[in-house]
Amino acid sequence: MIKETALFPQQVYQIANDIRDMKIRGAGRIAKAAAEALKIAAESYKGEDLEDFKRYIKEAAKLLTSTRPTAVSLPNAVSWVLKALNTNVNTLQAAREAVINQANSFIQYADQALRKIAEYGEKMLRDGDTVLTHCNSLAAISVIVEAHKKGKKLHVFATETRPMYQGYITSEMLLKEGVNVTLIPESSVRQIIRKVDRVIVGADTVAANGAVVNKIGTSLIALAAHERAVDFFVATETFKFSPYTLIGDIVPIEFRPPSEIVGVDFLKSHPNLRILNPAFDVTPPNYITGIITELGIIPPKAAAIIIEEMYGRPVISSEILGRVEEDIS
Ligand SMILES: O=C(COP(=O)(O)O)[C@H](O)[C@H](O)COP(=O)(O)O
Repeated sequence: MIKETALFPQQVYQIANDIRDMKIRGAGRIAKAAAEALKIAAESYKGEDLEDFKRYIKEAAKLLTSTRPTAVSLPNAVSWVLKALNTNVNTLQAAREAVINQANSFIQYADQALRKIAEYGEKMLRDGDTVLTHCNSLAAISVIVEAHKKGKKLHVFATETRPMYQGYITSEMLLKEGVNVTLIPESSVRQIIRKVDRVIVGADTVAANGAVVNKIGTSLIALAAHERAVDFFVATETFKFSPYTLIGDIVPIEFRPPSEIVGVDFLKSHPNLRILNPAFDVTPPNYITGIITELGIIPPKAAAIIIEEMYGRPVISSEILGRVEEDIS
């Protein structure tokens, strides 16, 4: 549990806890929730001092970015909103309005980006294609659903995505739209890939070298696709591109609790058993056919150009990010 103080309204702590506990999950949804939380914080500020307000919003930013380390959409969304404090705001009221407007503009941008990704991405899917997807990515799903709406007959293999089974959510979402879905364990991918025409997944972070960080298991799927020359697409908003990797940061991989893998009783009865539960992995750029963004479909090697154009240098310091390398020993 994140320690609650009287500083922020309860809703802000609730959002932070929900991100940490994966009740709000998926890089795009996490980013929008963080922007929403900053907006709520700004609206509820009770003080009367501009500098104090700025400190308060930065504290809220710190709280939110501390919840999950891997998806760069979270600090990018927070940076987007914090830009409000870098503009010429001279009064508390102006600063409050600027934060609220920036948060709204991020949420609006995120919604529009998903629509654009669907539009560009559906062109990569052909009538009759069998598509494989992993985890639960709104960006990847938006592409599949758009192609389906355009009348293309698709069959989708959705991986279960252990240990948290996000593949069930994906299956439900696709079935609701009338798409044919088969749920498979991800361990069967090398067996199934011979039936697959296209792989499409989402991203938590795209690094400057075009490598993509996504749900654990993605890189094994990419390897299997590469082996059989199956096209492997990543659908992602550009706010999942990491400006930090442009200046040499490596993407921190989140390790989640052992209890997501085995029951507490099993853990108790085998105290010497060590369990590792990495939540994400890295797919190298040479396994990726194209990255479908709201700006168009780019080769992975063009990631650095997008980052430079969109962000320049990072806006918030690694101190606010609170980024700490995970101990995997
Ligand atoms: O890896 C995950 C979710 O991991 P988790 O469930 O651990 O958050 C998704 O593939 C990306 O976040 C992209 O999702 P979207 O396209 O919806 O942003």
